[in-house]
Amino acid sequence: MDRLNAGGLVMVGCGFMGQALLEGWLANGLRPEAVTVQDPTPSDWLRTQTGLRVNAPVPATPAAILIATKPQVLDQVLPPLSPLGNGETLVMSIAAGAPVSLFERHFGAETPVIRAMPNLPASIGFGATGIYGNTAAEPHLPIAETLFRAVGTCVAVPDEDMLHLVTGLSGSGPAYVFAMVEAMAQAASDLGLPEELAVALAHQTVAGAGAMVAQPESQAEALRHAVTSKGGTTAAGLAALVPELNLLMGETIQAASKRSVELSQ
Ligand SMILES: NC(=O)C1=CN([C@@H]2O[C@H](COP(=O)(O)OP(=O)(O)OC[C@H]3O[C@@H](n4cnc5c(N)ncnc54)[C@H](O)[C@@H]3O)[C@@H](O)[C@H]2O)C=CC1
Ligand SMILES: O=C(O)[C@@H]1CCC=N1
Repeated sequence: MDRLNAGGLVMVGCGFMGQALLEGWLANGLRPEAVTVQDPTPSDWLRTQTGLRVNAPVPATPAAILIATKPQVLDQVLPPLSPLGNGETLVMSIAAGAPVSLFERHFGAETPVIRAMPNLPASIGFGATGIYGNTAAEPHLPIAETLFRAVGTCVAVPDEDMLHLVTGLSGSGPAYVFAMVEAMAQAASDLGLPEELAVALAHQTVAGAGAMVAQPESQAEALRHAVTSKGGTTAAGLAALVPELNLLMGETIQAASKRSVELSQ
């Protein structure tokens, strides 16, 4: 964080994902005074933070800028920021689909650009982020890795197009799991369990399973076997679930990745 603390970080957009990242970085040594946040509708969280420079003038050559607005507003957001494309400032973006070439067009071809796809569990230090940078960004990769590893894991993908799949898998993935929690609770409630109990048990089941998956060296397949008795209840449940789930998960990740491709055009 030393480089950012010295040179400053500009965050453009600070909603759900921006806040998740910023909270984690502040907890990991980023000084609030080093952060300038630009957001026309600052959240309550943002307005009540001390030290952060909210909607203050943007420094001329910050160490880095993070674009965390929706991709649909980039056409409005980027033009006023183009003076920051001086080759010294690292430009990072988490906007789904938005390609590195878009930022090179606005900030200049020599500008170091890193496109990242984090996910919401970064807010509790359990994020999963994929990153890809242009050639100019190579010396800056350690900064991006430090930032995203401060809030979870971070992998560099060898090909920018792979970020569409990263988006479909881990970027959007937490929502699939939340939808599964809802579906599990709803199904048990429909079958006769009191709703409150169904919700509590579904939440704790997915939290417990997630915590087991998070253990070092864990393997989902081995964990699944540990729950599944031969001829037992889990085997019966999985026989109903897995064929459809495999099919649906293929369609799900494909649909989300396809949307990321559409957003890139
Ligand atoms: N929410 C998630 O789980 C993830 C989101 N992302 C990406 O993060 C970006 C932000 O998503 P969310 O945080 O979910 O959206 P959000 O709507 O919660 O946050 C966007 C923020 O941008 C601000 N904003 C709007 N116009 C602006 C402007 N002209 N200048 C500066 N700020 C402006 C809004 O006031 C808002 O606070 C998106 O591009 C999304 O693709 C990436 C990974 C996961
Ligand atoms: O739904 C979206 O477009 C963003 C990108 C990944 C998660 N949320």
